[in-house]
Amino acid sequence: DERKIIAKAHDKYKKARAGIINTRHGQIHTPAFMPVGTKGTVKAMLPESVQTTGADIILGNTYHLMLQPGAKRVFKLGGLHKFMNWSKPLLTDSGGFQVMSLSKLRKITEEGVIFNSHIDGSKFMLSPESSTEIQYLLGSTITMAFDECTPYPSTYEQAKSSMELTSRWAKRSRKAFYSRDGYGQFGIIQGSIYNDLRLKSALDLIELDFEGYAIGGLAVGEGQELMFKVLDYAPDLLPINKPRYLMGVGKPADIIGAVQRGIDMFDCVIPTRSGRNGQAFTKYGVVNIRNSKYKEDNTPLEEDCLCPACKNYTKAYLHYLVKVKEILGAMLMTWHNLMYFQKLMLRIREYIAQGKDFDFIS
Ligand SMILES: CNc1nc2cc3c(cc2[nH]1)N=C(N)NC3
Ligand SMILES: [Zn+2]
Repeated sequence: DERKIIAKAHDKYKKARAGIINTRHGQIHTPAFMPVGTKGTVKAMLPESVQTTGADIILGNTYHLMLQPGAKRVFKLGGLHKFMNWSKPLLTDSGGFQVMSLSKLRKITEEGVIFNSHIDGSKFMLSPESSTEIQYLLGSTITMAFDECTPYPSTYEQAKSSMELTSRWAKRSRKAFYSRDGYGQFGIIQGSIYNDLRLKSALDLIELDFEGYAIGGLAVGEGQELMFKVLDYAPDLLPINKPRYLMGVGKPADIIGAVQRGIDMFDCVIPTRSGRNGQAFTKYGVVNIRNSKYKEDNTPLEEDCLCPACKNYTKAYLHYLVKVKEILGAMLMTWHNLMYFQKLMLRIREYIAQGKDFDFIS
């Protein structure tokens, strides 16, 4: 009957939650989407423009910033907030994932990862201690533990030894963390797609009492189905009263599915990178603005969107800018996509607060 069906719907959403994380640099409304600002800038955006999209927090990368301009230099210049003129919360990834995906020639030892810079080949070492110190020098609001991001696919044995290394590194990261009011450090659980390894990883990290927990090792090519299979149980292994962060995710449908499974925080390069490549997220679906059907389309991407691209320009103009590779094209497309992702998060937060279903695929 009516009552049972509603109960069914709510049952599907019972893990979704909305909340506020209070930090030294301001509040984070969750579920939250973090625009990626890898090298101390959200590409093609002024920080004040990022702020107008509704973002409460952005992400930076230890790996890139330690190579250029260097963490000590950023510290001497007043820290990353001052350097990039962003006064709200900053989360920095710890570098392990980026070393494996970007650097040339690297060696993983118990101590840490030795690698050559992808810029000039010079030699560096990242360890739980050095990564944690770099993030302190940058002035991160939320510091990520130094983990080993287990590649996908991995055998059970590979995933087990990788997860155990991540647990030992998490302990050293936690010991190296200089805890201050309003700042926090998140542990990152690994274990690939093996539920017993995910459980062991969670138990090891819960002992270290982090301020929040990330689920690592997903969005690494496993596909949405397998990712959701892990997310059907992994968030529940983590403390219910602490933030849960799904690293590197994702498309709107991925975000919606992950929120329904109890995830609070997201980061992804999709809105910025695809914006620069001419893809606009709209309620009508993804618009590839380079398509010739837009060259005389005098309508905005979305008539009710408040971003500058939609308020002041047409698809024809955006089509032209992107085709001729004008910088303004990257700026307007990025701005629109970031606005779209923040509007999605706002609607999700509102629906959760009202106890309503939010299965809309934006
Ligand atoms: C884009 N996908 C993605 N999966 C990730 C997984 C991790 C990460 C970054 C990611 N990005 N950073 C870590 N420190 N560990 C796990
Ligand atoms: Zn717009």
